[in-house]
Amino acid sequence: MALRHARGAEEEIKARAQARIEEISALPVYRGRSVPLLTDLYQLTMMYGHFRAGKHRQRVVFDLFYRANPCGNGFVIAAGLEQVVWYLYHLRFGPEEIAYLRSLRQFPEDFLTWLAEFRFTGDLYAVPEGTVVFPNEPILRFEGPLAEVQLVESAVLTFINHQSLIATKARRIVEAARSDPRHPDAPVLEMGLRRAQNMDAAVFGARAAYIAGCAGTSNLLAGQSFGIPVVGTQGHSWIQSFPSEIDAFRAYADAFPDATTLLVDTYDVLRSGIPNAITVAKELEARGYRLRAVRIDSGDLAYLSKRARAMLDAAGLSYVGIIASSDLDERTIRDLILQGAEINAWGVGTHLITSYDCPALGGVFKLAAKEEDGVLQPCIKVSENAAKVTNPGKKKVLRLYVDGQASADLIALDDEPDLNPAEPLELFDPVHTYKRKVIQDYQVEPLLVPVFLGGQLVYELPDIAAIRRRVEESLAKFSSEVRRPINPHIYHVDLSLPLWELKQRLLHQMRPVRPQT
Ligand SMILES: Nc1ncnc2c1ncn2[C@@H]1O[C@H](COP(=O)(O)OP(=O)(O)OP(=O)(O)O)[C@@H](O)[C@H]1O
Ligand SMILES: O=P(O)(O)OC[C@H]1O[C@H](OP(=O)(O)OP(=O)(O)O)[C@H](O)[C@@H]1O
Ligand SMILES: O=C(O)c1cccnc1
Repeated sequence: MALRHARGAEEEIKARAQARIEEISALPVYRGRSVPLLTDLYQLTMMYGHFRAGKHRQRVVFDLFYRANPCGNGFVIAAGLEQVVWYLYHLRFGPEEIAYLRSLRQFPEDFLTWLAEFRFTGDLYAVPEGTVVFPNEPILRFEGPLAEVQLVESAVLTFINHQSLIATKARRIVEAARSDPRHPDAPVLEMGLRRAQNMDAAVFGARAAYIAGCAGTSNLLAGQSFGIPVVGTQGHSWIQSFPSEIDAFRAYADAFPDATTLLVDTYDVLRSGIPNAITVAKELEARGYRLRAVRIDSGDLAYLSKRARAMLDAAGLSYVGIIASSDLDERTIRDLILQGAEINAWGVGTHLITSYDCPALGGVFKLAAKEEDGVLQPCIKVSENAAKVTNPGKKKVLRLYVDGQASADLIALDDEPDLNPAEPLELFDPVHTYKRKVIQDYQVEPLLVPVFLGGQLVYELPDIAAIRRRVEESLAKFSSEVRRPINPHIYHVDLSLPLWELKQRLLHQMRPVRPQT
């Protein structure tokens, strides 16, 4: 009876997960279809090599992780899993893709016939989107037939690397905006579409930015696709297209009397833009409306915003907000706040959507175990650079909390017994092993959750509001030292003793000490 109940619950989870991914696949940005050729040629040649050698079904485990935090940050916000799920769920080689591969004259027919039947049949465990993650810990863990897992490397990396990078950069900007004690709720508005490296970077970048805490986007396709609030003011061309600035302001206020923000820097912010905005605000008041804000897009934003604030206040318009834009990033925003700038909202484009000063997250996809004689055997990748030696074996990631605060993450072998938080646990730095600490009465959060099991989707993708909440909740559990934007405290990501010992053993096996010749 209990078994039947459990089966029923499992089927229900699968049905809900599938209904959700079908809904997501209908979005214009996902284009509802499979993209099997979004991969590097070498994945296909390796796949064929495995197929030819009869190794394509060999069971393997791959980890996706990154080695260094971007932008000098102390953490990364994991993002992009929804895109990974969409990709794996639809992964098929259709007639057009097979015909293209045939045209390359590198792949024989028996392989192409096999490809036509290809499906992802493996397991995927992943850290949910919006979770704070750290170097070296698996964010995604794949287990399945070698040929399948090898194929997905490139596409999965592009989704996770891009969205996690933009979410992290956007979070730095959001934290900067929230550092203003006078305007702690000042929203960041993402306006980067025109500066993004093309369409997917713009749309999925807007998604990542919203996940990280931006309040809205100017990008309508992102708004429609993901339910992100859309925001907007007007461009300089609008102002220039009228005989005078005040004509332009009046025309906009007529069109949108209850949602007007006026761009005040086309000619002269203090001599023309703000006085004209005050005139139009008074005209709106006479009609029972309120001017929402002015936007300053050039010049000394500290000086201009303070003067503009004073002029608006003197005119009895303290409710009118000031939006700043103009090549802003987290550093400029913090500096403007220090200068006492009077800014209620920040419009940020180029630096956010391109992650201008740290343009790539170096997530990698590494083999951690392979089946031999029916048993998964751990593998290691050795490197001259100690930081690049991989962690072997099928692993789990545990976040350990003491008094509700994240104290350390522990990477352990998946089959290690559960920790007993009532007993003291000694943690040690995997490189400087003399650095140790003991924790007790801690709470354990396993970070990897099942997403696909045997090729079946078992994870109901959360909506974007839930992912945004997860960012806030996840970050709130870290100390301000880990969260600070410059020289943050290095959060401990430790290895369990069995994993550490396994790593040392494999290292010595792969690099035995030989007498010098
Ligand atoms: N008070 C300030 N302190 C520090 N940085 C500022 C301040 N005011 C503006 N900035 C930043 O300085 C840079 C100014 O850029 P730039 O020299 O292109 O001038 P601009 O005023 O935007 O001119 P343009 O008319 O070409 O748009 C922008 O990145 C802006 O965010
Ligand atoms: O400065 P960013 O952070 O990249 O933010 C986006 C920029 O895009 C617009 O400028 P643009 O000159 O392209 O158009 P506009 O004439 O409408 O201002 C806008 O005015 C912002 O300055
Ligand atoms: O609505 C805006 O103000 C906007 C939109 C895109 C780029 N810059 C500004």
